[in-house]
Amino acid sequence: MRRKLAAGNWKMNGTSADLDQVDQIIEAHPDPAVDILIAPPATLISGMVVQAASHPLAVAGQTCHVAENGAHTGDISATMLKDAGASHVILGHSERRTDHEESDETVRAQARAALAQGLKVIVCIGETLEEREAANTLEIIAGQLASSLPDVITGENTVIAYEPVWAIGTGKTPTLDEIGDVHDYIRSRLEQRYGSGVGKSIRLLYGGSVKGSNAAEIFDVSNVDGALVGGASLTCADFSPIISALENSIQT
Ligand SMILES: O=C(CO)COP(=O)(O)O
Repeated sequence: MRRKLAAGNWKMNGTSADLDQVDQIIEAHPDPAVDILIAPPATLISGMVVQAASHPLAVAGQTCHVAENGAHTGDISATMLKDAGASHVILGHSERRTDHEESDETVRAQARAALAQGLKVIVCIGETLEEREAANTLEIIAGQLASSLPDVITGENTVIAYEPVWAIGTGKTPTLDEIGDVHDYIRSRLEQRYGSGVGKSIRLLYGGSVKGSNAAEIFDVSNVDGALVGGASLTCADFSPIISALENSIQT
């Protein structure tokens, strides 16, 4: 049985004043029935780790360099994330792929670097609007899965987030059937490549305009094991109802 995961990606948002939101989340969910994770900007990782020291809330980086250290001004390595107390790192987010021209091959190298440091990876994939309109979604997903993932992964150390690029921050989401089709497809590709045991154990998150009002129906979709939430993860008022919806989804 895959444990559900509510993950928040703060992107380039948040200063130390916003750590108060994490206190509120911890207070609202003292003994969560699902995993909770927040990926704050790198400047807040160690503060958030200290804050969540006696709570299962996991803290993640938002990217990492492929190298362990070196002359890469402005970058952060998996070793540094680990040292700061992060347990996970998000890789291949479409904003990284666009803003920093990260390719599938880069994402795979980053994943190898992160896994080598004992970090767990959340690898993001997803089609653009043009690709969906051209009915190429599954082909794009297959290509990204094939090229972004290392050859050796487990359900313990890897999570996949399906984030249609056109659904990120737009208020638009695919239909529930469309989400289900892609998640079922990802599951079948993973089983094919890694074998049924590993393939079935990898958690699949949906991301893109998830909010309190649509979370429950999305969490009902087959092979959706949680969400990667952007804007609605920034405050406890918005994120807590999503966490609760995920907790409720395992009771129904
Ligand atoms: O990109 C996302 C999470 O990584 C989704 O962002 P929004 O929830 O703001 O659409």
